[in-house]
Formats: sequence, C-alpha cells, structure tokens
Amino acid sequence: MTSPAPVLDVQDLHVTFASPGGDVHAVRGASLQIAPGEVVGLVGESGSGKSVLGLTALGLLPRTPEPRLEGVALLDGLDMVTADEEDMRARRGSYISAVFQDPMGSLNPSMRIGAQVAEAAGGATDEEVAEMLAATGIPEPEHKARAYPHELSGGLRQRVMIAMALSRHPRLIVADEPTTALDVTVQAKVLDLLAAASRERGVALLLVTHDLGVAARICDRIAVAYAGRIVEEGTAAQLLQQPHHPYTVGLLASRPRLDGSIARRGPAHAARPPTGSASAARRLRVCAALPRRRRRVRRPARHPRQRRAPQRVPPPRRAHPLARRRPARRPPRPDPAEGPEPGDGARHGPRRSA
Ligand SMILES: Nc1ncnc2c1ncn2[C@@H]1O[C@H](COP(=O)(O)OP(=O)(O)OP(=O)(O)O)[C@@H](O)[C@H]1O
Repeated sequence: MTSPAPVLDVQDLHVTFASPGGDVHAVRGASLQIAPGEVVGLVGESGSGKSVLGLTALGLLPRTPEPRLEGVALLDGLDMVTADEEDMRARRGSYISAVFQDPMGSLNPSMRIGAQVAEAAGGATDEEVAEMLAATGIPEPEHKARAYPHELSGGLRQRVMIAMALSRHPRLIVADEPTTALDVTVQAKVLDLLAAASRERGVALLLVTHDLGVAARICDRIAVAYAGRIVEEGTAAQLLQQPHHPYTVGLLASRPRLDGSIARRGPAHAARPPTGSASAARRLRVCAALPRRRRRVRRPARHPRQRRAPQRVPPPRRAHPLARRRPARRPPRPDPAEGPEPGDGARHGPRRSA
C-alpha cells in the first residue's frame, strides 16, 4: 500500500533575515513531511527556528525585514517559498489554520464568540456554531457563543481557537505552543482534543513546542530542531529510547522529573544554539556537525569549589614539650572599690552604697 502524498513537504528550506548585526539564519536546510491525519511535533529550544518554519508553511512570515527564502515548502502542491501573496491568501483561507499560544491575541475582544466562530467558518448558523463549540468540549455551547472572549477561561478560549481552526476543514493546522499559557491539566485536555480532532478529520497537524514530553505524549512523529536544522526525527518511542543526536540526548536528560528535579545536563547544553552573529555562526558550524563528529561526552560540571586547586593547610604547630607555657590572658579584675562603667547600670544594677 502506498502512503498518501504529504500535505506539507518541506525540502532543504533556508530562511534568512537581514539585521544590522549581520544575517540571522533562522532555518538552515530543514526538511520535514506531514501526511494527512498525521500529528508531527517540532521540538527544540528557543531560537531553533521552529516558529519560522511553521510560519513559512502558513505563508505568514513577516515582510519586514523581508526574509530570504531558499528551498521548497510544498503545501498541497503549492510552493509557499515562491507563491505570490494572492495564492498564499487563497491557501490560508481554505487549506491551513493556525493556533497560537495566546488566544486573546487572535480573538477579537469586542466580538461575541459565536460571531467569531461563524466568521471563521465562512458563515454558519447558531446551531452549527454551537455544534462546533460542543465538538471541542465547551460546556453550554449556546451560552458560551454569546460570551465575549474575556468572559471565558484561558482553556475555553483555546478550545474556541481550535473550533475556529477546524471550522474550515483545513488540510494543515500549525499549532505553535498552543497550550503553554494553560495549566498542566488543561494543557493535556486541549492537546488531546487537537490531536484527536486532527486524526479523525485527516488534518495534518504540526505541533511546535519546546516540550519534548508534550510532543512524545500526543505526536506520531517528532522532529528535533537545533540551530535551524532538523537534526533528528522519529517516533516518540525511537527518540525516547534511542536518541542519536547529542542535542536530543540533552533534551531528554534535562526533562523535569516527577520529584521536581532536573536530570543531569547533557552535551546539548554545552552547545548553545547560535544567534545571528558571525562568531555564533562559526560556533554553529561546529555544533551542527556534532553527529558526524566524535561524540564528546562532557563530564557533569563540578562544584565551583572543586575546580580550585586544593589549598594547602599548614599542619598545626606543636609546642615543644619543654617550652614554657604562656599563661592565658585574662581580663583584669575590676576593682570592687570602683563603680560600674557608665551605661552598665542595666546589667549590674545601681551601685549600692556600703
Ligand atoms: N522577523 C524576524 N526578523 C529577524 N529575526 C527573526 C525574525 N523572526 C525570527 N527571527 C530569528 O530567527 C531565529 C529563530 O526564531 P524562531 O522564532 O523560529 O525560534 P523558535 O525556535 O520558534 O523559538 P521560540 O520557541 O522562542 O519561539 C531567532 O534567532 C530569531 O531571533
């Protein structure tokens, strides 16, 4: 059986921003495919180019500064790298949806929820809107449809965003840190909902997150981004059990444990992703080549005090057995004839007269 053609097919994508400090190479030759109904996680730390890759797929890259794009980002056959604004807008309207971290930033604060969902769906009746809201687990959907965004909790607002994202039957949803602002239990429910709805409807879902644990829980496949490249890709089980790239090893090692501690820091933390500077770019050439190079396993950092050379403590001086002992100094005894020092009254009491 042949596998379905990918909805998103990114090949050797490069995205570069010009900046006064030099070019910022946000994405450096990343490749990624997502099939219909597949949930793929794009994991990596801040600045690794995850959002820029997602925005390229959405055709939503900022125009200022105008980024330089090379490579291919096919969205159902349309190359988002070379497509003109009109084609991209047509694709955005019918093919792709986005769910971002802050629903308040995406919702119109002065418009009722129901009206916004209806508009996102390109027109829908009150019953259809209530159905869409109910499908994302929103209780009392008719009532909530009449509410304004600020009247809902963060979790409910994000469910509204998911309802809006699904309303146009998109081919691809890019969810960029969609639950980071929510508390952990709500996070899990919203992500489960998003993943289940995508699979059920055959929507390709790209989940952009810095949290490997979250991706491992809901994604079919995980791509690890590091310094603008996809350095490793596999199922959650493959990455968790047999990570190959030192950065993935580091990500796994630094996951918080149940007792609240962080596991030892791995080699990935020694190789910070670069920023746009020239020296950073030089560092990148070294860091990104890590899998091809000999794997350097760094010893865990020692306590700072251990780094100092051991200090020599002189042995205690022993007195010669025949040496005369100096009597210990004692404070001179006060002359009973004298009275206490001024201010001593509290300690000694008033001097009694004989
Ligand atoms: N419009 C822009 N102009 C200039 N540089 C940009 C622009 N957008 C992103 N960058 C740079 O591109 C690099 C990658 O950014 P990106 O937002 O994709 O990282 P990220 O992995 O999504 O990080 P985070 O998890 O913090 O969002 C960063 O160095 C960032 O500063």
